[in-house]
Amino acid sequence: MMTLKNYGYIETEDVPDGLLPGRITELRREQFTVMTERGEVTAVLKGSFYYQADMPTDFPCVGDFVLLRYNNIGDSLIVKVLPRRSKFSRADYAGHAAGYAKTILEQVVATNFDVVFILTSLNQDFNVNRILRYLTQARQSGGKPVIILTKADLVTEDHAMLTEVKQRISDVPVHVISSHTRLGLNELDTYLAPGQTVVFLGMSGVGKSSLLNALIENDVMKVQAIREDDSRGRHTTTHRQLFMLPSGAMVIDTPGMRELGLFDADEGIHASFADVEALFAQCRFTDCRHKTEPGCAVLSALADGSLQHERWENYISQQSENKYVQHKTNYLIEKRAKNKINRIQSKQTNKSGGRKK
Ligand SMILES: Nc1nc2c(ncn2[C@@H]2O[C@H](COP(=O)(O)OP(=O)(O)OP(=O)(O)O)[C@@H](O)[C@H]2O)c(=O)[nH]1
Ligand SMILES: [Zn+2]
Repeated sequence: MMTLKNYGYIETEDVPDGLLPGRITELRREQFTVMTERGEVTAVLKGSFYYQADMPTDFPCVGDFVLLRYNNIGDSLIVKVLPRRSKFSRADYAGHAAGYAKTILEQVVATNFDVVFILTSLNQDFNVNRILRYLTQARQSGGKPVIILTKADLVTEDHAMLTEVKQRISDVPVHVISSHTRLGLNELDTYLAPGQTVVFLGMSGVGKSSLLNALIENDVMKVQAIREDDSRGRHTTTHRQLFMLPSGAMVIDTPGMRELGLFDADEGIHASFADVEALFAQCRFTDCRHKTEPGCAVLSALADGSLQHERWENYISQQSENKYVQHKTNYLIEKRAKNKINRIQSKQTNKSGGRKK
């Protein structure tokens, strides 16, 4: 019999009578597919989600463990989302360009994964700063990051790039693979134990679908031929999904994962740039802006080369993007809180016969 433990379920609280735990494997519009011990069921959200949820983060997404009211003739009802052990969110600019959006919502796109594969292709656009940026997000998410350098069959010499990655990122495992020749795929087995969940981070065209295919060993997703002009693959996923691999591990591949922007990455930035932030304590002034101030530890580290300019700029740009997003989010949270107070007040007013006390 199928047990939900195979899907990574860890029972952390008693399941009330009449409810069934499950894991969301797919989300299309408002329809969920949920794996349960009674098999795969379709489900919708209990109505109260729509009026009680204050933030879109309260809504379940692919990877979530939920409690269902089971229905064997129609849609089951999702009544509760269980606590998440990891998550990826993207900043949802509500259809606007980042600079013009008035509000930014945090949208959760994948949850409860154990490992984050950060993919970069060896043949083009190789960029360690981008890997660092993804690393910040991965550390923030609660998953364990692993760096995967793809398309090894297309390069004759991968040593220089591998060395650069290992030099600049010493505390994260790095693997060189080819999904086409299957080079290095066996090395990934250690991350693919039964019940483990993996997510893929990486730019369009780096070979996420190809790796997933190679791991699934059959064509679950159609990998489209590479476009000649810009050597990028076309987006091949159309809806969110959690895949079970033959090994018993799972991969979450959602469209949201592909357009991930930094979201509230404070902790991840601290973890990635602890050495940089340690300098701040050594500046003469506590409010040092590290620009022109005398006695600035950052400026002197830049001058004597102990802090690389590139790393400092990387820190600044990750910080400013994160600050921008946070600012907009705080604005939104305050606004929602006010609306809620207004709602409560108007309810009270209605109860007391329409007149304010
Ligand atoms: N030579 C070679 N080509 C690869 C390898 N992996 C992927 N490709 C090619 O790279 C292109 C893009 O691969 P995809 O797997 O679609 O990339 P993706 O990251 O899923 O792309 P998006 O769906 O746009 O996010 C395709 O033409 C693949 O055939 C590899 O190991 N070797
Ligand atoms: Zn300073």
